[in-house]
Amino acid sequence: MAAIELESLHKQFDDIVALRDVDLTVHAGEVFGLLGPNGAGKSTMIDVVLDYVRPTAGTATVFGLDAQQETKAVHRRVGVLPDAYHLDGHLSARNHVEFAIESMDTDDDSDAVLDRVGLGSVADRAVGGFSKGMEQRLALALALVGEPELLIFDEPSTGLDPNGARRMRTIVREECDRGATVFFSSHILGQVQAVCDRVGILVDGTIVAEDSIGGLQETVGTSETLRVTLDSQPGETIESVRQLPDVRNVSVSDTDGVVSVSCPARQKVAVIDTLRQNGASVLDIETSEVSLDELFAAYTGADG
Ligand SMILES: Nc1ncnc2c1ncn2[C@@H]1O[C@H](COP(=O)(O)OP(=O)(O)OP(=O)(O)O)[C@@H](O)[C@H]1O
Repeated sequence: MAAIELESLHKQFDDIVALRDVDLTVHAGEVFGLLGPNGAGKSTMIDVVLDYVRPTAGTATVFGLDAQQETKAVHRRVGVLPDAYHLDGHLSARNHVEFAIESMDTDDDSDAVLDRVGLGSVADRAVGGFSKGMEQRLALALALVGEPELLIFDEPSTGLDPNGARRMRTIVREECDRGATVFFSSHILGQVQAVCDRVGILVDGTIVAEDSIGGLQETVGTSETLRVTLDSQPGETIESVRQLPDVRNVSVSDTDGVVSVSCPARQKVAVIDTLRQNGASVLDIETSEVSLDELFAAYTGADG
């Protein structure tokens, strides 16, 4: 059974369409990353799944439970790290975790939960003095209480330093290893690339791609980034390279004349031949796999 199933999900706020007939399946046991630019509809999608927002049309189910009709049962099975949350500034981190343990009626150890998110040493401090990253770690801890079957994280890396982001990735993988499904939204492509089994790309309320990272790369066809070092600046030939079919993200370094191009392997020779047209010699060629950054740019129409 799917962990999350969205069918023809549509959400309109007055004249703004936040979700357009979205169909999406998140399989039980996978780590699914939802990527999209600001305003794409990511938070709205999560809010509908949790019934914080009612859809205009369509359905959302969680483990077969209707998100709108069986909300309490859904919430019992889900741990949420929301986009915005309220912490009580007078209470300590431990108080928050203990309250979550109590209200979920579980026997988690608050010290272990706080250690896991890196807040063990500040467990008894009032959270009113916490930094944004410390608050985010505490919100993550609260989502983890009770070993939920499904974890939904809205932009989980917000405010985290590199160590916090690494810890987050580790926790996501550990949760998946114990059998949980993890669904999270992010702008941080590296974060998604590092931990996700599958990715959905949401643009302007529409899922434009839903696949593994490898599958997306194949679909886009930009399987490689080519870096060509010339003995002189490319001049007008760069425009000719830009005109080649399936070639994207063409850029030239001002300092060393290195030309970067994303293109399918079959276009490599055409790119190099074009760069040689004005008599430039090629000193070096490097290739690397397309990054999710480039993939994202290709899907969202951004100019790389
Ligand atoms: N309560 C609301 N009332 C009116 N419009 C809203 C409301 N909530 C969201 N929207 C609009 O719906 C669209 C999608 O917003 P949403 O917050 O879901 O995007 P997002 O992908 O989460 O963006 P971000 O990455 O910036 O958080 C935006 O145009 C937003 O302005």
